[in-house]
Amino acid sequence: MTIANLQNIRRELHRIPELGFQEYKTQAYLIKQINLIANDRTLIQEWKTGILVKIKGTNPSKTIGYRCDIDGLPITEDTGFSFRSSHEGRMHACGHDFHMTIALGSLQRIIEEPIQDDVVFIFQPAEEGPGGALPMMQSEEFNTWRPDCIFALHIAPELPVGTVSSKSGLLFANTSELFLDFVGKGGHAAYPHLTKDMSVAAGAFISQIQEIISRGIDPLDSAVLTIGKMESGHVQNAIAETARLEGTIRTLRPDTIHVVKRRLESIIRGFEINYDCSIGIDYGANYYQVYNEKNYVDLFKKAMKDEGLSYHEANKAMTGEDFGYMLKEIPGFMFWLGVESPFGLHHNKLQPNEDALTIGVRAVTKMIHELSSKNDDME
Ligand SMILES: CC(=O)N[C@@H](CCC[C@H](N)C(=O)O)C(=O)O
Repeated sequence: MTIANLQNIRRELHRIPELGFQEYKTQAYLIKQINLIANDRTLIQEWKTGILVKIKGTNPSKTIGYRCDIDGLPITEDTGFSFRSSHEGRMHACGHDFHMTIALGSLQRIIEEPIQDDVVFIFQPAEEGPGGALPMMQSEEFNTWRPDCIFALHIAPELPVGTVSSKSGLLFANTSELFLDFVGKGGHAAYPHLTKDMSVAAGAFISQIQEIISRGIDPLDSAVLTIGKMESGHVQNAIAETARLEGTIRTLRPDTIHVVKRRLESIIRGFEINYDCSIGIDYGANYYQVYNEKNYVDLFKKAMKDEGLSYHEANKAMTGEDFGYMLKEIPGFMFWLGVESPFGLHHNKLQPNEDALTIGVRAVTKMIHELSSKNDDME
């Protein structure tokens, strides 16, 4: 795949972002591209809106897995790109268009120059939610070609093009989505005493729950509680009967997420009494931490140096990734790829530099070669 092709593919994918498990156009597009480069050593399986592609090795003793995510976000794009999203209210604001393009480019390289071991490329749906990794891993399709080791990348807007970054141990946090539905009693804005105002309750609730982090969590541990969306009421002169808060919980330790949830639930009980309302809670999708195996990160560091790329030691981050579920069972690692954007992940102006596409293909292909030439047992 030439550089121009990579750029075209990225732009075509950028135009059609779809939410988790609705990636129908994306899947069809990927299958079309995969069929263009497939040969008689290439096998393809579909799983829901995802795809698994296996390239048979010349003398395999193991299967190397490479995973990318394929879904977009419910964000309205504001980049002004000529190739901006054609799907209203949807955007590839987390770089999954880059992730897919780099996977396709690397897939082509491995098809053209087969290696000793089998390689499985995993195009996984629903990373942003509700989580595709866990159900995909439980599928027959995945287990037929279950990899012995696995890795993945994520774009990093704050890093320059030409750099990659990772660390051994914890890279990404444990996460849980959070959806809260407040139900009180509406009425005329001039008669608040006859109502149960859910705008007031939800506003107070947002302030109160911040104390869970500052007073409920060991300062040497770390947790985040973010409410990213708040909705209540219908009109300026009526009391809001309902309110909905949507957010996310992030913790460094797997157990701490349960501490946050228990404290949230006790605050909810108090609010139900104080505000004479009911509050429904739904934790949505929960992701396990991304924990990198040291041996794989060490090998990656060396491989990237040999490839002439600049390696930065990463800090752990409170981002989440359902790839953590794959790493929980299969040894491997995840790394950041520098794409130098003035706007960050999940921003409606995210502008990753397309020069990073070829860097990504080089990094992934080099690592696959490196894994194939290593001992079968890296533990
Ligand atoms: C890399 C990244 O940005 N991942 C997402 C994962 C979303 C998890 C889930 N929807 C949640 O919000 O808890 C992230 O927001 O970190």
